Amino acid sequence: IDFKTTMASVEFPSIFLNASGVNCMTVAEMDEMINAACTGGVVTKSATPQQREGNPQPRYYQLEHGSINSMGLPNAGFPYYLDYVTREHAKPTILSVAGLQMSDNIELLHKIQASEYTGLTELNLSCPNVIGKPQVAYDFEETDALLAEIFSFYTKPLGVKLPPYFDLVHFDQMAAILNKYPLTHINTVNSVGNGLWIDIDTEKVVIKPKQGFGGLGGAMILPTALANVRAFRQRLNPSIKIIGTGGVTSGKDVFMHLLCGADMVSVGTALLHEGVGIFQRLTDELATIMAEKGYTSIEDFRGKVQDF
Ligand SMILES: O=C(O)c1[nH]c(=O)[nH]c(=O)c1Cl
Repeated sequence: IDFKTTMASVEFPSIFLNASGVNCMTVAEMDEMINAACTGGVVTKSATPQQREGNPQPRYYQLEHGSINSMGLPNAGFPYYLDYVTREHAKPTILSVAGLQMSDNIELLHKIQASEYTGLTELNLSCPNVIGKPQVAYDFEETDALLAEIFSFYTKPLGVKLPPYFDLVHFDQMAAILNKYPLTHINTVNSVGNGLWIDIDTEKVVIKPKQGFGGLGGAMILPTALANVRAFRQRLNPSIKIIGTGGVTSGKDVFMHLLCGADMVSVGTALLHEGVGIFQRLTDELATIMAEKGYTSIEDFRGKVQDF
């Protein structure tokens, strides 16, 4: 069974992608993603205008059922990633961008609009906002104003990366904003913000930045990821596709994301842990589940999760 899919008239040979941030910092890592079996392409690390070292280490820690990180947007800088995605590749690319302030986002999108790049771009709305205000995606007015300005000039395929929401009214409010704009997709969820873990031997937090506060990923966030995929699928215009991200470690998890309505599925924590071989495993496990259930295509069950 081939799991190819089309988003914004770009054909992806598989539904599987890396979660931005994992296996996508360097040309070597991005090439490895593209050359790996059963991948649909590669999503770049979120690019900022200039190269960044990121936060002091340790800034990532593997937990029993997931991960915690406060990387601090380490990346090679926007020109590096724009150059990479503008070159020919065997599979599609998604260029992820993250400004450190509103004007950065506008500036980066003007540069992409003016560039040769015709592929997909993904605006990371979990980027920090002005000090004292929540991240952009948790500031609804800011998000609306930002998208309004972007779509006053941007005509290329654009999606947004969203943090998780935890209140049904927030799903309503955010979906109402997103439905106003010609987005190709949303990618949900980013890490579950500001978790904390402690090493009881040392009685210290496990990551150095932000007094140990960091974004959570991996198996423990799967229920949150599934809820966000389903909630937005129920509320968004069908023209806005969904990349389901969060908590995927097996074919069963992929199957659940697809039942909730995901069009593509990306893998972060488990990819970091297992390497790019995970995509063949997820493909085989999903194919086995489908065969057991008599499904011959993802369309037989995508978005068809049933209420109890
Ligand atoms: O600290 C990071 O680099 C980071 N870490 C995340 O878990 N999500 C993000 O969007 C980013 Cl930008």
